[in-house]
Amino acid sequence: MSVHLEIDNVSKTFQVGSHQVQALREVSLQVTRGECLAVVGESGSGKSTLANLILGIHAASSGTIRLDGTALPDTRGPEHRRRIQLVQQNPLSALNPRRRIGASLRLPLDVYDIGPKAGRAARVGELLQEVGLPADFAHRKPSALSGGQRQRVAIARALACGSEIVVLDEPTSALDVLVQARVLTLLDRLRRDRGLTFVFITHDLSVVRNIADRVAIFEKGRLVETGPTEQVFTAPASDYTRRLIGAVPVVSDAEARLRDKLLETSK
Ligand SMILES: Nc1ncnc2c1ncn2[C@@H]1O[C@H](COP(=O)(O)OP(=O)(O)OP(=O)(O)O)[C@@H](O)[C@H]1O
Repeated sequence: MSVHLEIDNVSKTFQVGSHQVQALREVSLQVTRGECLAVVGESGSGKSTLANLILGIHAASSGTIRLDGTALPDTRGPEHRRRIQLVQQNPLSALNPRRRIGASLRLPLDVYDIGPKAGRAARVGELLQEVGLPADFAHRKPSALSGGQRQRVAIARALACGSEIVVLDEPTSALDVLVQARVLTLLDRLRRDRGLTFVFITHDLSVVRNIADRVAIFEKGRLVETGPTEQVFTAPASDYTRRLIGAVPVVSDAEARLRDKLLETSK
């Protein structure tokens, strides 16, 4: 499989008052087309900074990010923005509360001029169905949806413009455990069906185990370890990873077992 996204010796420094914060230090990482790479690390380890650089929200201080072998510019044009999309933890930040769901889903079709104009209303209905929601949800406002339903809409919106890479920043951590399992199953199916590449930021190691092909472990802005998920879990190469695996039960053991079982049976 080809390298889809390449992070090549990337550093990011923020100037805060008179001192500098090194959020990322010489990070090199490759993501293969169609794979799910989990990005894991303690709070402040640089995960969101990496996401922001991939999305073009911030520019790297040094190093290069390549998409299909071509360096991405610091200021992204519409084509690059279309190809790399974000799904955030809180779907409300992606959806305008005053806008009906149909209008929110139509927006990327209009902005990126996707498909014939006359077919766009029908496409909105299809998008809703692709994420497991009834087409008539197009008439609702975000406040008339549950948290899980809103996150499905946010996923549909990220995929509406034919994106290839989806950066998922804790996409299920605000949802309860059963809804989490369903949304994760949906994400996994969409990735496989559409050949999407995922960069999946999470604190939740049971999520990582269930959906990631590979894991990248960050500590204080450095990439300390990367490898296939099972290998990193069963034979971690660094003490930091060993401590992280031992120390981050985000959900209770009983909940995690229940979700693992649900994900297993829904595959
Ligand atoms: N805009 C900014 N200005 C100044 N410092 C920043 C900025 N964004 C991030 N940082 C700093 O960079 C470091 C990495 O932050 P980042 O948000 O990437 O970590 P994280 O791993 O995503 O943390 P969390 O899991 O808590 O979201 C932290 O020390 C943070 O304070």
